[in-house]
This record gives sequence, C-alpha cells and structure tokens, in this order.
Amino acid sequence: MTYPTQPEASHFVNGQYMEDDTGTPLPVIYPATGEKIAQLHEATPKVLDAAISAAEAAQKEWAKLSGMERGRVLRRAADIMRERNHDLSVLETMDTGKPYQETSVADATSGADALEYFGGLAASLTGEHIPLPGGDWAYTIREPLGVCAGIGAWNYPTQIACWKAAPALACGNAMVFKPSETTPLSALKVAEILMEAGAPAGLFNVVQGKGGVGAPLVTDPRIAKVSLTGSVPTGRKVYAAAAEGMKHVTMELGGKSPMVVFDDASLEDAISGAILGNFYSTGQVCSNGTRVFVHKSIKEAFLARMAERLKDAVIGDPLDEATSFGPMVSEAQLQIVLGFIEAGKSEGARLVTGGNRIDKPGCWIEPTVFADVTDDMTIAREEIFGPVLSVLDFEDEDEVIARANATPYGLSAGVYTRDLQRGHRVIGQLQAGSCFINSYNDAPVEVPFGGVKASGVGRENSKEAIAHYSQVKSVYVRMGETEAPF
Ligand SMILES: NC(=O)c1ccc[n+]([C@@H]2O[C@H](COP(=O)([O-])OP(=O)(O)OC[C@H]3O[C@@H](n4cnc5c(N)ncnc54)[C@H](O)[C@@H]3O)[C@@H](O)[C@H]2O)c1
Ligand SMILES: C[N+](C)(C)CCCC=O
Repeated sequence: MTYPTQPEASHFVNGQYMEDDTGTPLPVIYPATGEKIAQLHEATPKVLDAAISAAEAAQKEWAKLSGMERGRVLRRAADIMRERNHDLSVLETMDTGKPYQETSVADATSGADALEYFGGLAASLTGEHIPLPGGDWAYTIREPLGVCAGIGAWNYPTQIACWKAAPALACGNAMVFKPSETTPLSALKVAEILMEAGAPAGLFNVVQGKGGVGAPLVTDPRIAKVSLTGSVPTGRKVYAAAAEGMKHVTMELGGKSPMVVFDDASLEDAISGAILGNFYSTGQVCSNGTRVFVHKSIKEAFLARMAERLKDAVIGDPLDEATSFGPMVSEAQLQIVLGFIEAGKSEGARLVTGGNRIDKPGCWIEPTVFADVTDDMTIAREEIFGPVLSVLDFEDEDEVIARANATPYGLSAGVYTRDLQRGHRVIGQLQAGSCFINSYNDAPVEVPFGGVKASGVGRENSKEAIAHYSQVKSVYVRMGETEAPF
C-alpha cells in the first residue's frame, strides 16, 4: 500500500533517512478526510541512540566553524525553504489540516524567517572584553551547549522545528528533534533542507514517536538542553526530568490568555483581533486570547457583529486557497473541544453561534462563541485549544486587570482601545510574556516569544533566544604577578 505523503522512512539520522519497522506503527491521518496519508514507526532505542550519537559527533565539528560559516548554511536553508514554500505548505496542510491559505504564509515562511534571522546573527555571537584594576582584564567566550533536544507540538510543525533549530545551530549546537506524533512529516523536510544547504550529517536529526520516545531523549546524559513546545502538564514532567540532569530548558507551553476590549475600541479591529486570536488555525494556537473581556456597554454590538463576521468563514477543502477555516488536527482533539462546549452549555454560558460538530468525514467543528461567561466556568479557566471564544463582561479597568491576571497561565495578553495611554498602562499590568495593543497573535522572528507563570520558561526568537542556546565562559587574565597569602 502506498500513501500520498509517505516519506522515504520514518526518521532522519546522520544525514539520511532511517527506518526500523520494529518500532510501534505510527499512522498519519489527514484531518480533513480521516484518510491515512502515511505510515511511520516510532523510534526504537536503537534509532534514538543513533540520532544522539550522530548529533554528538556532528556538534564537535560544527562548533569549530566560525559563526559566519554556520550562518551561511542557515541562510541557504532559508532560501531553499522559501523556494519550496508551495510544496512545504501543501504537506503542512495534509499533516495538520490547516488551510493552505494559512500554511502558505505562516509555516515554512516563518521557519525560513527564523533560519535567515539566526543565520544573520551567527557571526556576531561574540564575547566581551572587560578591563580590570591594575591592568588585569577578562574576556568572555559564548559557547554552545552541545546536543539539544527539541520536542514539538502539532499545531505549527515546521515553525516549531525551525524556531528551535535555527538559534540552536547558529550557536554551534546540534539537535535531535522529536515532532509531535500527530504531525510527524514536516520536520523531515526541514532536515532534508538543512543537509542540502550544507549542514554536516548528524547536525539536525528527526526521531518519531510519542512521549515514550521523548522521555528517554530528555534524560539521555548526552543531551545538554531540552526545548519543549507543548502543554503545561507535559512541560511539568519534562522540566522535572531535565532538572534531574541539571539541563538547560526552554518551555513553550499553553495559555488561557485575556484580550480586553474597551468601550472606545474600533469594533471592527477588535473583532478582527478576536477572530485571529480564536479561530486562526481552527483555534489551535497557544497564545490565543480565548477570554475576551468586552466592556458591558458594547458587548451586544460586539456579539452581533462577530456572529455576522463568522458567516464569512469559508469552511471547506483546506487545499482550496479560498478556504479560511479547516478541521481540528485529530479526532482526539475534536472530542476534547466538544467536551468543553458541553461544559460551557451545562455551566450556563450563552451559546451565541456554533457549538456543533460538522457532519462530514474528518475532524470538523463550527467556530463557536459563548457569551455571559463568568470567571469560574470551566471554559474560562482551562485551555481548550480549539475554536471556542468566550466573551466575559467587565465595567472597570482595575477590575478587568485583576480578573485577566487571575489564572495560572501567562503566555499572551491583548488590549483594544483608542486611548494609547490606557493601552500601555493596562498591558504593563497584565502578567504575560507576549502582548499586543490593537493587534493579536503577531509573532515576527525579531520579537521575543514566550510566557510567564505556568506558560513557560525562556524565550524563542529574537536575540533573547541566544541566551537560551549558549553559555558564557569567562577568562580572567592577570598581567602581573600572582600574589598568595603564604
Ligand atoms: N507556547 C508555545 O509556543 C506553544 C506553541 C504550540 C503549542 N503549545 C501548547 O501545546 C499544547 C498542544 O500540543 P500537544 O497536544 O502536542 O502537547 P503535548 O504536551 O501533548 O505534547 C507535546 C510534545 O511532548 C511530547 N511528550 C509528551 N510526553 C512527554 C514526555 N513525558 N517526555 C518528553 N516528551 C513528551 C509529545 O509527544 C509531543 O511531541 C497546548 O497546550 C498548546 O498551548 C504551546
Ligand atoms: C505565530 N503564532 C500564530 C502566534 C503561533 C505561535 C505558536 C503557538 O502556537
């Protein structure tokens, strides 16, 4: 049996595809139809060991190159990725179900941005000279960490692989990347492209599997750093396991982010922001503003216009460029979301629109809006990771800030207002790492991305990421004699 997107083999190790079909079978399903599109196998201990060994060997040679030489490879990879954007986007759509309208502008393109940005930065990752009393001085050297483990979620497979690989490789590290078991295909293409761009064999390896493959990757003593994108419960486990080995971590985790719409906001812009922050990628975005606090005086106007705007969503074949709303990634995730919708109804929230599974093969659900949601309801407290928007009323600025912050999460926050003083004042008090004023969910590579509180540790993208993929050695140089007390 051949499948439409079957890769050459399940894993990419030491510069080539590798198979071990004794590993647990891993079927890949196209969420738009439920059709099987590839058959992979989870990595066995043999595959995992080969990947880590290859990375260890490659890292030693890669770190000897100058930053300029490393950067050249990454920038070449960015160019190849852009040239192949169409094919990569089609694959991403098949892997995730996200519409081509999105994948063609937000996945491989975002991955290419990261490769280009960190490729450009690589040559300037230098230490400093520190003059000291008596003519002594010190200098610092920015060194790589070694072999980094990257572990991905299923909503942005290409982007996640590149957001982790680009800064890691720029700093002179190697990587073993484990994509989500739900979307294993795109990371293999990232590996192919990096090799084609001139990366040495073993520098970027891909191993497939579920948590049972991720766990031994995290604890392997040859791994110096773990970067996870995933849920908070997984983050707790992975962070704890990494701490046992005193490893560096980046934790990009979940959220339940607030978006605050004041009564002076442009209603159309606020609704656009709420659409981007709740229905893009069928709501499967970590930073989504799923608690939309709308000033009581404009709430009904907001809801009426939102319901109208949602009628323009084009729900259909994700490969059709006109489609703007695709299926959920999997039946399992669809069932989780349906469970939250039931909780919303039974706890007394008002269903304004949507709320139903769409009756066709695949994992389809309507964009859903609840109103009259209160802070204690399940849908206002827990991350849903699906297209479910909750509108909560507020009347007072201090009140809404306190309520917005009353969550263990802190990934993102947004404010819509025409009063820019208020916008800055409010955003300054919201406990979140990635914030927006009169916008939502923008994530250019130049800007740090990540959360506070339970939503994460460390930052991806921007110059901030360098600190998380390198360490500083300091060297004290005495110019005179060494004095000792005896
Ligand atoms: N902050 C961010 O940048 C960001 C981005 C995308 C998704 N997310 C979050 O990811 C979640 C959705 O993705 P998901 O369902 O794939 O998350 P998940 O936590 O179920 O899985 C994430 C990854 O961790 C692996 N994993 C699971 N158990 C493991 C273990 N014990 N050791 C090592 N690896 C293990 C999984 O196989 C997968 O690759 C949401 O909570 C979402 O908010 C966060
Ligand atoms: C670029 N986005 C859309 C903000 C996604 C970031 C990764 C979170 O899921």
